[in-house]
Amino acid sequence: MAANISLLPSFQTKIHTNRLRPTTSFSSDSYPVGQRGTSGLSVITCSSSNGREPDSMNSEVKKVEKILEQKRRAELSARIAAGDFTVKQSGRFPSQLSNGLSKLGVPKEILEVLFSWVDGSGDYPKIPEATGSVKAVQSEAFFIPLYELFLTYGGIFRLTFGPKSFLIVSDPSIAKHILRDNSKAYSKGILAEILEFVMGKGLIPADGEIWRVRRRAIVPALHLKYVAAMINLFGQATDRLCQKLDAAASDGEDVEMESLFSRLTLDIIGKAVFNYDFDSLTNDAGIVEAVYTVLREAEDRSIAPIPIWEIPIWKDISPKQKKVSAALKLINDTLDNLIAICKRMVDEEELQFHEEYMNEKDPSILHFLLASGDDVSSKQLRDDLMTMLIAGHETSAAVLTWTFYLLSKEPRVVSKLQEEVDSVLGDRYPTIDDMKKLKYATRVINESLRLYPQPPVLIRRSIENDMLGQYPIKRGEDIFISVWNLHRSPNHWENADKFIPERWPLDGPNPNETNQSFSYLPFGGGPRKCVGDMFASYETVVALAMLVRRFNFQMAVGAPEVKMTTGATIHTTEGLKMTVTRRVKPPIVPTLETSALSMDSSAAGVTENDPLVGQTG
Ligand code: HEM
Repeated sequence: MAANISLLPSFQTKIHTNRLRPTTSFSSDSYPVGQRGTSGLSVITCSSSNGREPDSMNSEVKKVEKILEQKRRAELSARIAAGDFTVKQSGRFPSQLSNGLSKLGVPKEILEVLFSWVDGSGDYPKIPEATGSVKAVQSEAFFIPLYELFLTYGGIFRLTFGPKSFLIVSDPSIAKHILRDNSKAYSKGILAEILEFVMGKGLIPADGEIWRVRRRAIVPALHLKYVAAMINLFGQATDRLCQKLDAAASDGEDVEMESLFSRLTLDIIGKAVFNYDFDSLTNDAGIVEAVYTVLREAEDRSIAPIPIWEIPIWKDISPKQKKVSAALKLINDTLDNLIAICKRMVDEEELQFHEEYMNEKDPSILHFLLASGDDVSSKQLRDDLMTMLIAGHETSAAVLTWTFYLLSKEPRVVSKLQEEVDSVLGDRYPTIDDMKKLKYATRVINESLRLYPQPPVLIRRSIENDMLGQYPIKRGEDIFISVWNLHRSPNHWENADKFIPERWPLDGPNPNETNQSFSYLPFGGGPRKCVGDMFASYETVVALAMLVRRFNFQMAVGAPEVKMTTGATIHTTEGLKMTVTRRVKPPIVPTLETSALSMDSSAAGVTENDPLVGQTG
């Protein structure tokens, strides 16, 4: 493992959990400077100055930092433009020599062994290559310099740092080849190695037969009836967040939304996957802290130059590793306990299992798996649950964070969105039928996922020799498919950097990798496409709709500039600090249509006494 990751300081997935870091509990020295959130667990900041007065010393330091960053960026651009990263294409000498020896009668097998050390591309063109020092791209979110390199070197190039190299893919047809057409020739490579300690052989890192069996067991659990039931859960969880925001609006406190979204989606995924209420919007300790300890460890391991945790005695003497082990134990015990409770429920149930089976009391994925008679070891089941917990948590939180950031700059889009939400939902909880009607809200999420794909790169390793476009590659190549580059490529998008939900027609199909020919892959593609795509789309639409219905959001005065940092998903460096105000809706003139709307509400099980009714005004 060490060999694979030791040269990857800025080129690995880092699972970033800084916004939820309890400030009192963790040592600061394990986090890279400039990548830390400042909020800790105090997510609603409440300072005597309302958090609005920027500290003047701080702002001077930030100005200097900004100038230095611009300088670094300009230097990197100049070096790329000047061909500083370009490696001269090697000549065809090895292939000429091989041909010559072959003509002299040297057997093919011997030539293959002799020339296996040289680029096996023979007479094929050679993949463009960029080389340089890690330092040149280390200072910022790594997918940013990759974008500039893509503009210079094209849809596939090799990036070499010392003895380590990666293929960077930004070409839709090559992405399609790797993810879909020849997916069998690729594994999860580095990703599986980093995540092993937390996800084991769960669905994201697993490859081969284990993956095939587990995918076949898990996909059916996310059937339409289950997703429809989850919409209620999304509504209730978002309502808890609304109550928090309501209090902040009353008190005139600014809120750090990235942290709140992380908690919202943790609460949702816990209930959805194994019927466990983390209640992280009100509770920081115990299991919630353990989850974040483990996530942060995955992040730290991904950037560590030496895998010291592999030294056997280390985990017994390092306080940090002891803490990680304790957190993992707590999570595993909790999961084992939940599995046992669920098994008992299933045993007591009069079970009639069918395709859309769902237990009304416990509609979780775990319950479905056990009821289906899934023949699986407890360890594998735990790995799968843990995988879904992580996969479905950080991603959705990041989508909401960047959506609200984008909206803060586009009041026009917000007004259109609020108009739609008012007319479709009124004051009721969303239902599955509303998902088709909230078309503009869906387009806002589609466009947010284009600009901020979560994760920004997909990682693969070739396990066979293959052809990528016109280039042959050998087995063992580490590959980054840059979804960021695909989604912002000037070859495919007009005004690629602009947030324009209207680019997706309301009456058109929901954009996905197939109808966008792999230029747009918010949920990946091919056999390893996200299993939670529909779940996540509805979850983010429900949260977005319910939040903009009740509140207006603006960047807080004096809030730190929103900058990106690399994680498994894209995080902000210092949180998303916003001012929330209750929305004053225009008065509704009673018409026939309005009464139809309130009939709708009662049909959806919402009465006038329901906490949601009348709260938007
Ligand atoms: C907006 C939220 C989400 C986004 C953007 C997202 C994105 C993705 C992407 C891009 C992949 C493909 C990774 C690859 O090919 O390497 C993936 C895989 C996966 N996602 Fe999601 N995801 C989201 C939410 C969820 C949720 C809610 C769940 C669970 C309920 C989930 C479970 C998974 C699993 C298990 C895989 C691995 C599938 C496999 O390898 O067979 N995701 N996700």
